[in-house]
Amino acid sequence: MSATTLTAAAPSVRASSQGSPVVTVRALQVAYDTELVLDRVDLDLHPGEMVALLGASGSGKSTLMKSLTGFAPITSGTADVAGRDATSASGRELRRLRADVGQVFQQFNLIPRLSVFSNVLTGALHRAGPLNVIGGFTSEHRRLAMHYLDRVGIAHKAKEPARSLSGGQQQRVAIARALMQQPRVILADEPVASLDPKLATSVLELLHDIAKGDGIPVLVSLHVLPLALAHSDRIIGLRHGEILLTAPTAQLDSEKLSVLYEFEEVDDDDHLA
Ligand SMILES: Nc1ncnc2c1ncn2[C@@H]1O[C@H](COP(=O)(O)OP(=O)(O)OP(=O)(O)O)[C@@H](O)[C@H]1O
Repeated sequence: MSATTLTAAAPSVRASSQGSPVVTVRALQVAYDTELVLDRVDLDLHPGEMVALLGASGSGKSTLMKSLTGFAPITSGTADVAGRDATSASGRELRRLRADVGQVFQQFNLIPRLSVFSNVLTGALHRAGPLNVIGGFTSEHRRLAMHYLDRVGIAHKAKEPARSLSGGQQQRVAIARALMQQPRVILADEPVASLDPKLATSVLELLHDIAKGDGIPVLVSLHVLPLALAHSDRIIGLRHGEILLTAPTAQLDSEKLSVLYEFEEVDDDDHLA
């Protein structure tokens, strides 16, 4: 693999962020059997910033996110997530690391028959030990669930079954569930790929507001360049498993980003819609 860093910004350069990084990745390498999927990846995520992760299909975006929660076969390098070592954590340490990471997915992953409120409550299970689960949710859990439903603007739907909500509303519930973990960082893997442009915009605005307002760094993988340009502080571009560019979003445009998709079978226009 070969990669050229097109943009001057080093991985540690911050945009609108403050404080020490919550996530620090250095020289990360991931391989499935003999296939090298990520190589020499450096990444910092600071409190307050929303970072868009771009790259053609198969460039390694999901794998990078998985490597931060111990779900990818890391072969070398370091990955510190909120003070825990994602390359070696196991058992209780790994559970704590995963509790520190709120995750949002394309398909929302809600339990359809459960109420919106109950779905959000399940976010507390990441931090609850087995005894707490048996004992049920506390009044503080319930207060927090309503607080986060309010935070994502959907408290009025608390009693509805999750299946009755629109896609955009379901993604808001999934974000509230992630907040229920009281995460140190949020990883959102193509969170708007199933939503129409208007809903996609509102969900990305919410994630950006959480990054800025709550100080929780958000790493979001996206396929649509204008959405990334409109809703991030910094962009990291992967190509064939390596970081090809990293820069404050204000320094980038669709033309500069198109290099990420050159020589791919997918039509560049797919990313401009
Ligand atoms: N469990 C796995 N076993 C073997 N190879 C895998 C596995 N998961 C991912 N890969 C390979 O790793 C590479 C990167 O995949 P990854 O899903 O991280 O890419 P991506 O950029 O997220 O793609 P997309 O945009 O299509 O979701 C691909 O070549 C893929 O086939």
